[in-house]
Amino acid sequence: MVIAVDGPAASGKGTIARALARHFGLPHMDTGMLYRAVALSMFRFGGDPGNEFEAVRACEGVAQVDPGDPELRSEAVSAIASRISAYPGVRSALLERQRGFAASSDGAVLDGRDIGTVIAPHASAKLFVTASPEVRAQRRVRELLERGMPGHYEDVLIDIRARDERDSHRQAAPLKQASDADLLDTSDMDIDEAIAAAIRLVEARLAHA
Ligand SMILES: Nc1ncnc2c1ncn2[C@@H]1O[C@H](COP(=O)(O)OP(=O)(O)OP(=O)(O)O)[C@@H](O)[C@H]1O
Ligand SMILES: Nc1ccn([C@@H]2O[C@H](COP(=O)(O)O)[C@@H](O)[C@H]2O)c(=O)n1
Repeated sequence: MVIAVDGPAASGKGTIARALARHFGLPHMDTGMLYRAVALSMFRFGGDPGNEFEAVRACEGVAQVDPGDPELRSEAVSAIASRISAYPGVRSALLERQRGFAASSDGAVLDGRDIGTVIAPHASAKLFVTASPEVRAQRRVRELLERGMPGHYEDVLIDIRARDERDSHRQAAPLKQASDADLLDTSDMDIDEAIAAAIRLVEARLAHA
C-alpha cells in the first residue's frame, strides 16, 4: 500500500506523513529532503543554482548528505531547493530513488509535491495537505526559532509565497492536487486534529478500494 501526501511548504504534510507511516506501520520518505540535499551540496561546495548542468551534477552527492544536518532546513537552502527542483534534469536524476522506495514490498508513505501525480500515480490513498500562507509562515517561524535559527515572519511569508509560485507554475511536475486526492486544509487544525483527519480520510479511501 502506498500513501501519497503532497502540499505546499510548511502545510504540515511531513508531520502528517510521519504519523500515517506510524499508524499504518509503513516506511516513510520525505522527498523534499532529496532536493534540499542537492541544494545544500551546492550551497557548501559551490555550484550555480541558475545552471541546470551544475545542479544535475550535485545530485550525485545526495547520498553523502547527513539527513540530520540542521542547515538542510535553513531558509537559504530552502530557496535553492525550490529553484533547482524546477530543472527536469534534477527531477529525473532523483526519480528512481523515489519510485524505488514507493515500490518496496512493505508499501510506503511519501510526501512531497508530485507524489500523487508523478512518483506514485497509482497510490492507494492520496492527500493534498494545505493551509493559508499566513498560517504556514507562522508555523515555519516557530519551527525555525525552536531549532535556534533566525526566522522573521514577513521574510518567511515572502519566501513561502515565492516557493508556492515557483513550485506551482514550473513546467516539470508542478505542485498540484491530483484529481483523485483528498484535500485537507489544516489552517484551523492543531497537529492532533490534522493527523486524526488524515487517518480518517485514508481509512475511508482504503475501505472503498
Ligand atoms: N496542524 C498544525 N498545527 C500547528 N503546527 C503544525 C501543524 N502541522 C504541522 N505543524 C508544524 O509546522 C511546521 C511545519 O510542518 P511540516 O514540517 O510537517 O510541514 P511540511 O509541509 O512537511 O514542510 P516542508 O514542505 O517545508 O518540508 C512544523 O514545526 C510542525 O510541527
Ligand atoms: N517531491 C518534491 C519535494 C520537494 N520539492 C522541492 O523541494 C523544495 C523543498 O521541499 P520541502 O518539502 O522540504 O519544503 C520545495 O520547495 C520544492 O521546490 C519538489 O519539487 N518535489
